[in-house]
Order: sequence, then structure tokens, then C-alpha cells
Amino acid sequence: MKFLSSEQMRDVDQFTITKLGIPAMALMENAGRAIAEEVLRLGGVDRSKLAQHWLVLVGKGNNGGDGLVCSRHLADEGVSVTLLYAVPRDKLSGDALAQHRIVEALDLPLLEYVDDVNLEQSDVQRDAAAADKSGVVGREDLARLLTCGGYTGIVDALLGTGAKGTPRGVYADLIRAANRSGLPIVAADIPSGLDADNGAIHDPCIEARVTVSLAFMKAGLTQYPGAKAAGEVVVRYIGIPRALPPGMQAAGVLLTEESLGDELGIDVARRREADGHKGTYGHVLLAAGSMPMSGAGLLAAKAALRAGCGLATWALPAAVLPHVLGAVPELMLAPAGDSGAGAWTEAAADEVLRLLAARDVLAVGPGMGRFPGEDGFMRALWEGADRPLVVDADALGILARADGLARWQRRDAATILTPHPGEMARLTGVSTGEVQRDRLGIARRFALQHGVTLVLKGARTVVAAPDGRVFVNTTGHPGMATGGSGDVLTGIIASLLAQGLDDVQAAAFGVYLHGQAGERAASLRHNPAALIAGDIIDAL
Ligand SMILES: NC(=O)C1=CN([C@@H]2O[C@H](COP(=O)(O)OP(=O)(O)OC[C@H]3O[C@@H](n4cnc5c(N)ncnc54)[C@H](O)[C@@H]3O)[C@@H](O)[C@H]2O)[C@H](O)CC1
Ligand SMILES: [K+]
Repeated sequence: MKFLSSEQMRDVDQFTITKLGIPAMALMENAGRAIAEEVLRLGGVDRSKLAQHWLVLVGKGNNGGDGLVCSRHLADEGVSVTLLYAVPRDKLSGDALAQHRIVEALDLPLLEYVDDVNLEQSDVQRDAAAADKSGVVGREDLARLLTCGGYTGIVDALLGTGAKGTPRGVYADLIRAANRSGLPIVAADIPSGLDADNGAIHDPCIEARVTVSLAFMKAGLTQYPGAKAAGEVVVRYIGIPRALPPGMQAAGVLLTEESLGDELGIDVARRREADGHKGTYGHVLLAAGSMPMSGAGLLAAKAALRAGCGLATWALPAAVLPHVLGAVPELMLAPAGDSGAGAWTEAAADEVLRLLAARDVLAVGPGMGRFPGEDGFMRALWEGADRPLVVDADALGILARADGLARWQRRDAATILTPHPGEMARLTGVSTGEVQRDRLGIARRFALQHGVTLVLKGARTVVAAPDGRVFVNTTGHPGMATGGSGDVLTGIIASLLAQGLDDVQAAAFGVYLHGQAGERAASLRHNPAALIAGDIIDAL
């Protein structure tokens, strides 16, 4: 499933209206109808329509217009609705104003929220409202209205993709009051207060039960904390063609079994050749582990085998080898240099490169630790490995400290970096918080700039390709937040590369399989907190 940024959504909107000639009011009609259907689905679970009363919060723009159409359809279904406007009715803009005239003609109950400052300043407005038999709600009344009004739930049609920055003034008041009410909220298009482009949330931001994303999934709904604020996301067709306008590339694609096949050409069934042999499925070389972090290497190597490569060799400091011999009998071990205490050395890079000549892919980093000469070691592999390279964990630390991306020769063969947000922060020189606030943008720019495939881990892992394409994973489980989980992912990705997938395919399918195995492993535990990384391998 494709997702779009707010700017792209505006372009698609404009293309549909001006180039195709589908009237904006028709799109708004479909949007409001779709939202109403989702409201009925949510509200109908334990109550009849006649027993329901929804409060619809209406902003001044087209998002508010969607809310007005929605309320009209709800009313037509026999559901009670009350409208609460964020602005005076005559301040609604464009099509929203046209929709207002319709609900006014239908005499739907209508309130206007006026914060106290405005109320004093505009008695005329208040009198006019009173004359209309429609109420004005001040700040004092707001909480009471929402908590004691007997509402079934709230429709948030305050701000959509046209919003900029933190919700201001009356919008902020309404969002806070809606959240405090404890009522279920259905958000029109996006939760008001969400940054539609990156998943960051402003203070305040609507905490929705359901979000009805119109026409396309929005980028901000794919990433946390926005994904949490959105609740269940339903994408609804509103008459905008599913095919993007000529020349437009989606902000990204959600990884599903369908998109792995359609967008990335991956055979998700993973058929094996009837006449295949172990040579058919490639040979992974792993450089990892040290005393006492040998387990990281074991996990990565075993995961590589379980992910289907024909053979796997684990290169490790010689002194560690006797301690892990036989732990995974299917695995080949190769001693590669040693400081004498089970640590890596700069010179070990020569041995790793010699081994790589007869293998298909190199994965480096898990459990490697820090060691004298690490800069030279990593540079030798970076510049010397003429095979696809997966860089993870401690190897990412070396890369960051050495400023290797700027100082070292650009690689010809494919390169996949698999940082978690903390490692990404070190690679980019910004804080972890800044990374998390714009995971999509930071990952995309980094991959483009450095010509690598970037896997930014964490809930909803982002895979950014060197050509600017972005994919977001949908599988996974919070139980996977456990030591060694990343080592398993590195093994899986290396294994897929060895089997002939390209860098972007291997990264995308790798995170998908890893998450799926994690889900399965979690489901096998009485409590998913008990999940450990080895369980993910077993579930592959
Ligand atoms: N998907 C589609 O093609 C369709 C989408 N529709 C809906 O339209 C909105 C986008 O509408 P737009 O009018 O561009 O903007 P908004 O309604 O989101 O709000 C803009 C409005 O709000 C004010 N504003 C902006 N930022 C703030 C802020 N931080 N605090 C307070 N107020 C703010 C600003 O003055 C603007 O006037 C989309 O999400 C869909 O819901 C169409 O209905 C159908 C086609
Ligand atoms: K909204």
C-alpha cells in the first residue's frame, strides 16, 4: 500500500479536480460518507443507531467540510448529531462553507466554540448565534459539554492535511477537551495535531480510536507516535483514482505480502528449485562476536541458516572459537586473527577478505566490541569487500566514529546499514529524539546521500533505498525489543542477499520476515515479555 505526504496529497487532489474534472464537492461528499460509515461501524458494535449521539468537531477548512458531510449522513441514518464549530460559521472557507449552508438548511444542531477572550470581544456574534437558536460554548462550558453531554463519541474534523504546526488557540482547546472526555474519537483523514508527513505529534494531538484516511494512506500514520494517536487506520476510496498522477512517486510503500510481490518482485512463497543444492542458495560470511559477546555471532549465523542460505561461515577471533564450537553444528567456523584475548585486530580484515573471495556476502558487526585498529579494520572491509555488505551494531559505531561515510571510498557493491535509532543518531550527528521525529525523512535523505540501503530499526522499521524509495514494515511485535533481536535481523538480511535478492529486496523482505517470525514467536509465549531472540530464529 502506497502512502503520501501532505504536499503529495494536495497535488493529487488538485490533479483530480482540475485535470480530471471531478468536482471537489463530489470528493468531499464521498469523504464524509466514508467517515460516517466508519462511525456507524464503531458506534454500532453495542448500540442501535437511534441510541447514539455523536459530537462532530468542525474546523474551518476542508477537513471540517468532511465532518459536515459526515454529520449529514449520520443524521440521515437516524443517529443524533451535534456540530461544534471551532470558528464562527461565517469564517468557514470554500467548500466547507458550502457544506455549512446545507447542514444549516437541514437544521442540524450547531454550537460554536468561542474561547473566553473572543466571547467578550464579540457580543454581537454571540447575540447573533443566540438569535439563531444555536448555542455558543465558552471555555468554561467545554469540558462539561463533552463529559456530561451524553455523547456516544466524537468525530474529529478539526484539522487535516492543510494544518501547519502546533494546533493553535481554539483548536488546541477542543483537542484537549476531546481527549479528556474519554469518549471514542473517529478522526477524519488524520488525528488533528498529527504531522501528516513524519508521524510526529504536536501538543495537543487527538488520540483517536479510528482514523479514516481519505484516498491514500498518509505518511504520518505509518510512524510512531502518530501511528498510536491514529488508532486503527482505515483507508477509504473517495473517487480519487488509485493510480498516481503521471510522474509522481509515492512518499513510500507499506510492506505487505502484496507489496513485496508487486512493488519489489519478491517471491514471498520462497519456492526452492527442485534440482537446487546448497550452492544454489549462496554462502554467507559473518564477521562478528568477541569475548564475551560470542552470542551475537551465534544468533546472526543461525538466523542466516534458518533464513535459507545454503552455507554460512562465521569468522571470529581465534580465542573465542573453542567456546562456540558445536553450538550450531550446521555452521562453519573460521578463526580470524586475535589480540590473544578474544578481541578483533586490524590485521584480521585480511583474513575476512580472503574468506570472502569464496563467499557471496559479508555481514559485519554483531558483538564485535571495540578494539585497537578498528578504524583500519573497518575501512579495509568497506573499501575491499567487492560483495554485498551488511553493516550492523559495533561496525556501525566504528563507521560513525571514523566518519567513514565521508572519508572512505564509496563502495561499488551493495551496502546495507541496519542502525537502531541510537546508532542512526551517531551516524548523522543528531540526537536520537531528532531521528525519531522524522524517521522517514532522515532515512530517505541518508540513503540518497550515501548511496546505501538504510534499515532504520524500531517499531515500523523504515527501509530507504539509494534511489530514494522508502518502505515501511508492518510486521513485528513489542516482545521483539530484546537483546539479540537485531543480530537475528542481520543474519536474515545477509542470508537473503546470498540467495540472490538485491539490497533493497533483501532489506525489505528481511525486516518483514523478521517481524513475522517475531509475531509468531510472541504468540507461542504465555506472555510475550518472555520472548528472546532465539525464539525469533526458531519461528522463522
Ligand atoms: N484527500 C483529498 O483529496 C480530499 C481531502 N479533503 C479534506 O481536506 C483536508 C485538507 O483541507 P484543507 O482545507 O487544505 O486544510 P485543513 O482542513 O486541514 O485545515 C486548514 C485550515 O486550518 C487552519 N490551520 C492550519 N494550521 C493550523 C494550526 N496549527 N492551528 C490552527 N489552525 C490551523 C488554516 O487556517 C486552514 O484554513 C484533508 O485532510 C481532507 O480531510 C476533501 O474534503 C476531499 C478531498
Ligand atoms: K482531523
